[in-house]
Amino acid sequence: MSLILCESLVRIYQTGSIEVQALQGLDLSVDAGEMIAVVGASGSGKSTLLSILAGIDAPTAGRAHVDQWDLLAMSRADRVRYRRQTVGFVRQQTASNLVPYLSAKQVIDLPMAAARMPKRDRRERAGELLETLGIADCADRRPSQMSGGQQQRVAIAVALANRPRVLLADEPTGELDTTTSAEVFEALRHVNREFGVTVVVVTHDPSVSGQVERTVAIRDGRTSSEVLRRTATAENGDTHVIAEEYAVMDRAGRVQIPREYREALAMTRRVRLALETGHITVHPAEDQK
Ligand SMILES: Nc1ncnc2c1ncn2[C@@H]1O[C@H](COP(=O)(O)OP(=O)(O)OP(=O)(O)O)[C@@H](O)[C@H]1O
Repeated sequence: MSLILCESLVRIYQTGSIEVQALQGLDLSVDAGEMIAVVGASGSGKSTLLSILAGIDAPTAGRAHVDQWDLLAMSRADRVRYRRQTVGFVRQQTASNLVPYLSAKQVIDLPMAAARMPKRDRRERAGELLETLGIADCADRRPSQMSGGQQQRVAIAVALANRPRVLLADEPTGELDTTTSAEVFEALRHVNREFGVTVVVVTHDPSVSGQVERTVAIRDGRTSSEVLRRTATAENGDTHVIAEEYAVMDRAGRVQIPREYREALAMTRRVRLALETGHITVHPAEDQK
């Protein structure tokens, strides 16, 4: 069952007389407990998608459901509840996730206090999160006394404090060096396994996207392809990862043929489809050959 479901999602930004279509009919389905990476060129709509899923921004049209919530039909009060209970958000800028004068323990406490959780439960939850994320020694330190990787792990703890079903991270390793970035990414994988929280992480980093079972690529505000990875074991016992790329089909059955394929066969306006046993073929129209 999908925990996150977006269908033909559209977001248009209007600045003066200029209209920018940041999302142009995006389709995405994520199951509960999954961890996916979202990749795409700058300006392709990744941050817009994440802001919508985080309940910070509202879509213009289409469908977007997360858990029991319809993101296009939420009241202001629903939105507050949704952001407090259903999703946690980690931003790229380490500093913007934390508060300079609060210790890790204090900042993790904030969302729980806002949700009126009893003090004892809050203390217990903070301890559990600090432990799970390997930052128990940072409990009483302020951001300036922690490394970038430690700060981002505290940010993950803050995002998870109220036990959200979904954890969203927008380039969480963007400001970090390779080693630290691997450490933060491992923390995300760990909480995904440990707490069963569904994780959606936007990244530019191919070494990050290569480590999740599913990578969704966005091009021009639309889901263009998905790469699924699985581990296969050869007869001699060696294991290796197989990555397969899939095109994404929407509810109406529309599939985009990658430009390289179209150009290779000089396909322009019309193609001939044929249903064969077990597959479909796409041929250039006779008059285009
Ligand atoms: N508040 C806004 N007002 C107007 N246009 C916007 C706004 N936010 C985003 N856009 C535009 O929408 C498009 C998608 O932007 P978005 O930030 O979602 O892309 P992105 O894939 O996250 O890019 P990056 O990797 O550079 O962060 C871009 O053309 C951007 O300029």
